[in-house]
Order: sequence, then structure tokens, then C-alpha cells
Amino acid sequence: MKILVYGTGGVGGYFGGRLAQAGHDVTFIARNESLKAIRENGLIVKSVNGDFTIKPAKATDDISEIESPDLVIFGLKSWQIKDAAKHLKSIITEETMVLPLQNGADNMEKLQEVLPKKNVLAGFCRIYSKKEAPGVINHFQFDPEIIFGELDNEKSKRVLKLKEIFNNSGFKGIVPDDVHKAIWKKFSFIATVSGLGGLTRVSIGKMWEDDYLQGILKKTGLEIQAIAQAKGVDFNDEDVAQLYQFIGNQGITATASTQRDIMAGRPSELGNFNGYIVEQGKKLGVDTPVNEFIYRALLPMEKEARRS
Ligand SMILES: NC(=O)C1=CN([C@@H]2O[C@H](COP(=O)(O)OP(=O)(O)OC[C@H]3O[C@@H](n4cnc5c(N)ncnc54)[C@H](OP(=O)(O)O)[C@@H]3O)[C@@H](O)[C@H]2O)C=CC1
Ligand SMILES: CC(C)(CO)C(=O)C(=O)O
Repeated sequence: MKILVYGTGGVGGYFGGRLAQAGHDVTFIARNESLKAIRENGLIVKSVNGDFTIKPAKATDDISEIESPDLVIFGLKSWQIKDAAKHLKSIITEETMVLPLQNGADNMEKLQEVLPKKNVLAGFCRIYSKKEAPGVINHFQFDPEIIFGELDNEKSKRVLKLKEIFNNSGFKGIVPDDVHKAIWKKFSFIATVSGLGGLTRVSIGKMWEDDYLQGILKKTGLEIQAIAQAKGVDFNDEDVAQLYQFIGNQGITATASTQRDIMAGRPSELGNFNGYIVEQGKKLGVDTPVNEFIYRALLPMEKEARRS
């Protein structure tokens, strides 16, 4: 399968690397120092499941060099995928599948603003990984998974084929019965812990063991549930109970990637998480005061990060 990975960081570098290792024809879009390093040394993946290097790795920053792919995997941040889809439009054919792996609840909607609906799959991933250095990816925790499906949850031939390819490439491919519910379950976790984590600057475990902060985490989650339900997603009280349990089970050192971006003063997915909840609340007539406080408190810093 011809696969294009746009964004060769923690997520794109890991999953793209595993697909290349399994023998697929993978092209990586990378830039600057990362592109240079991948061209010189290959793509180096350090992984708790076994290190490997893809050398030579096909890497470029010029889409005119790229043949039309069967599958595009986005490894960028959520706020970048709409522009990236515009950038790729000329090489996307009727058959190309486009799979977003970003955290966030509306990635497939953003892609459909630019690409025909039939190209777009819904999805996300579970992994703990990061770009350690240019051309070097470090997967440091968790057995990685890609969870995905058709927008209408049909168990189509292409989705089942992709699942098989993923399962034969050293990570799990999961096609749930309701991919939208699965997306919201992950989103509710990441949006709940990332913003407050960025504000308090302590780990998820430390927030949870503080009664007051645990209460704020719970209120954030309840507002997210209200938005999900207003959008017609089956996010019920049992899902909320599982969310609390999941947050409570995070280790005392655990942080999310967006929390780390906020703390480091890098552009973050704040707008795609708490900001999205606030925006949807206004649109749907649902009050979201806790998400709004977190969002507004962090927004000046976010603007600063984007200026530099
Ligand atoms: N990391 C994790 O453990 C997890 C992350 N996620 C989600 O996955 C998504 C990606 O996150 P993550 O992989 O951590 O992010 P990274 O920052 O590690 O990776 C993003 C990559 O995209 C590259 N990039 C950005 N703009 C361009 C461009 N114009 N051209 C080429 N390359 C570009 C960056 O390059 P450069 O390095 O040069 O800036 C970077 O390597 C996010 O939505 C995140 O929330 C989900 C689950 C787990
Ligand atoms: C918490 C985690 C690692 C789970 O996959 C994640 O999604 C992130 O850090 O962005």
C-alpha cells in the first residue's frame, strides 16, 4: 500500500515507521532539521516494543515529488490539518483514504470542509511517543493502537483491509461499532486533563489526589458530556464514570502532550480542546463555565506562543 504520512513527529513517525518496517511504501512529509536528519540517517524509532531504523526512508517537503497515495495519515496537530488537506488536494484521488490521528472531536469535520466526504475516515490513536531529536522518535509507553472507521460506521471493505494491515504492522488496528463515541471518549479525557494540567502545572495524578482539583476535573468532564449529548453522541453516565476512573488511574507522573506543550510555551491544542467545547456550547446553547475559565485563562499565553 502507498502511504503518505504528513507530519513525522511522535505519532506520524511511529505509526509511519511501523508501516514502512512491515514493507509498505511509506513517504514521510517532514521539514527543516527533521527532514535533513531523516535523509542522512534514516528514521530512527526507539520503542519499548523494540527499536528500529527505516533507512533509507522516503522523506520530502515537496508534494510535487509524491505519487497519489492509497492512504494519508496525518501526524500533525489538530489546528494544522485543514490547511494540510488543502495542500494535498491535488494528489488525492477518489480512492485515497485520509485518516486523522489527532486528538480532538472535529478532525474529520475539518477535513470534510476541504476534501470529498468519501475520502475521509474518522480516527484517533493511543500511544505515548515524542520526537526526541530531529529524525528520532521515542515511543516510551503503551501498546500503540489506531482506532478508526467509516464516518457512518459501516464495516466497509477498505476499513477491514486497513485494520488487517495495521494488525500486521506491529500495532493494533481497532474498528469500533461507534467510532464517534470512541472519539468522544478519548477526547473527554484529553480535553479534561490537558487544559487544567496546563494551568496547574502538575501531573494528572497530582490533580486527581487534590479534592478541589478533582472536582474541577469532574465538572469539566460533565460539560464535555453535555456537549457530546447535544451533538447526538451517545456519551452516557457510564462513559462519564469510566472517564473518572481512567483519570484516577493515571500515574502520579503522567501528563498529556498538550499539557506539556502549554507548559513549555509551545503552540498547543487548547483551542481544539477547551476552546472547541466553549465554541460548541455557545452554538448549542449549553453552558460551559469551567471549560471557559480554563480556556480564557490560558488563551493569552497561547497567543504569545503563536507570536513567537
Ligand atoms: N504524542 C503522543 O503521545 C500522542 C499525540 N496524539 C495527538 O497526535 C497529534 C500529533 O501529535 P504529536 O505527534 O505528539 O506531535 P509532534 O509535534 O511530535 O509531531 C508533529 C509533527 O508535524 C510536523 N510538522 C508540523 N508542520 C509541518 C509542516 N508544515 N510540514 C511538515 N511537517 C510539519 C512537526 O515538525 P517539526 O518537528 O519540524 O516541528 C512535527 O514533527 C496531536 O493531535 C496529538 O494530540 C495522540 C495520542 C498520543
Ligand atoms: C495521553 C495520551 C498519551 C494518550 O494517548 C495522549 O493522547 C496525548 O498525550 O496526547
